[in-house]
Amino acid sequence: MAEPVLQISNLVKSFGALRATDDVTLDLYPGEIHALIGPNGAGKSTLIHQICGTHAPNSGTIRFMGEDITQLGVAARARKGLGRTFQISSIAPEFSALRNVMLAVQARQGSSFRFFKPVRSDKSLTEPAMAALERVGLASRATLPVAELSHGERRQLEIAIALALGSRAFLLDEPMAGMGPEGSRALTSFLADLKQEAPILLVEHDMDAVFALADRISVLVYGKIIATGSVEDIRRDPAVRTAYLGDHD
Ligand SMILES: Nc1ncnc2c1ncn2[C@@H]1O[C@H](COP(=O)(O)OP(=O)(O)OP(=O)(O)O)[C@@H](O)[C@H]1O
Repeated sequence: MAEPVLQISNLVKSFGALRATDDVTLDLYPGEIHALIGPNGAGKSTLIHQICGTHAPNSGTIRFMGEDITQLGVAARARKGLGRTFQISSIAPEFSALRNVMLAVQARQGSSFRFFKPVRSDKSLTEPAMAALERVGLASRATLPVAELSHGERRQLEIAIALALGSRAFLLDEPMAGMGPEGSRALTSFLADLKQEAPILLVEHDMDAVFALADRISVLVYGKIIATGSVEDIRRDPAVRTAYLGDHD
């Protein structure tokens, strides 16, 4: 079996007396979508924060492509290709979609030696940026200011940015939130395709999307993983049905 791209072992994060992450062990293999589900307050966001480096765990390790990254900061992890998307704040709404992706390409290349070149005319930036926009189906919208893009298109743009940054794994935090049925359907089919590019750890409340997309599901309740398995395993698991799934089936 291939090595996991992301390997989380015995992670603990406490806020005062509350163990928001309680000895979590979880991995992500090449080519898969691993969905993380659980009730409100279960600790999903806290876990994602620790993986991308915005929260430091109290104990446990996070390995990415074989390397222990537990002590690395957010930027160092991003440079290694651990891509958190759907942080709308990382997009500059006054810039065009293309310009936003070009900035990501530039960040990946390291910008210091480009100071004298106008960004817009630099083919080494425009070509990979357009390729990423094409990959997510946004090429025809490239020159529009981001403020004019729809909600769904902004999410596509974020994935284009993550691709341009060279992400080797995606952390997607509720990508379906606020999307209409058509947008969710389009994003579902896109993510099914994207996982071949880089595996996806998906936090999502939309159970239709999770059941349609996930290769494996882990269920988090009160900071603990109570089950990990295929869609069918999870649907059938009595503890999961009691703790969480009861009304989703
Ligand atoms: N910075 C913090 N300080 C103190 N407690 C926190 C902090 N962040 C989260 N918590 C607590 O940790 C627990 C887990 O919260 P978290 O946001 O990770 O859950 P979640 O599964 O992402 O919830 P949701 O599905 O509602 O987004 C909750 O009880 C929450 O109140």
